[in-house]
Amino acid sequence: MVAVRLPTAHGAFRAVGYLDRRTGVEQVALVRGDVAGEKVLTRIHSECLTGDAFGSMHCECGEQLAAALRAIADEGRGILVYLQGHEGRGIGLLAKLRAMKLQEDDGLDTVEANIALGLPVDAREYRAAAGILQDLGARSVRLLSNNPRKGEALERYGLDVAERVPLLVPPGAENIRYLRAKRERLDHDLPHLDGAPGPS
Ligand SMILES: Nc1nc2c(ncn2[C@@H]2O[C@H](COP(=O)(O)OP(=O)(O)OP(=O)(O)O)[C@@H](O)[C@H]2O)c(=O)[nH]1
Repeated sequence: MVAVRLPTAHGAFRAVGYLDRRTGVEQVALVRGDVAGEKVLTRIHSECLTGDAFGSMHCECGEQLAAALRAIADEGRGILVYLQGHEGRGIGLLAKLRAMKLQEDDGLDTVEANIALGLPVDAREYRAAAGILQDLGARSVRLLSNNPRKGEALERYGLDVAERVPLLVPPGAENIRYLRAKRERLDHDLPHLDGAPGPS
């Protein structure tokens, strides 16, 4: 474990790095304030190179990352765990690009594209995230997520999810199909899509 002050566009965080000896994957958490305790505002963010680093509008990952850091900064206390190995909901970067191509060229949705590639729709697991939160002393979390299954997955590793806090990004022409597929096929709680314009 290594911890260092990290100044960001959202103010300074403590970056805490870990090596997951089970998987060999390096992980990092950004921490603001005293997080030992209850109901810590927490984002478990799945790696998305295209959205987080390149600002891709296919998905809303990059905007969620910024919004989560803003929310934690505003609260003055919280944790963002950035999960490497989660790229493409766990299928990896190249497979995700293939899946995006099937959506772009053939009109498949994000679920159909993974299935067409013979890959799981969602292969992510959250053991590392739960371990990091426990190491940081968070006894229960308010989870920034629209995905009900994420909280359930964390609870399976013994973490108390006190509440799920919506992390809604306004839909746009480029991400509306992805967002609708998440709502309709993956049960994400996205009430703000009601009446949103754009292709169905
Ligand atoms: N397979 C696949 N993965 C994608 C696609 N677009 C984004 N992703 C990945 O999806 C992951 C994020 O998962 P989402 O289903 O968007 O959201 P979530 O993390 O389950 O839910 P939230 O907590 O509400 O953000 C990231 O790892 C992205 O790399 C896509 O078209 N296909």
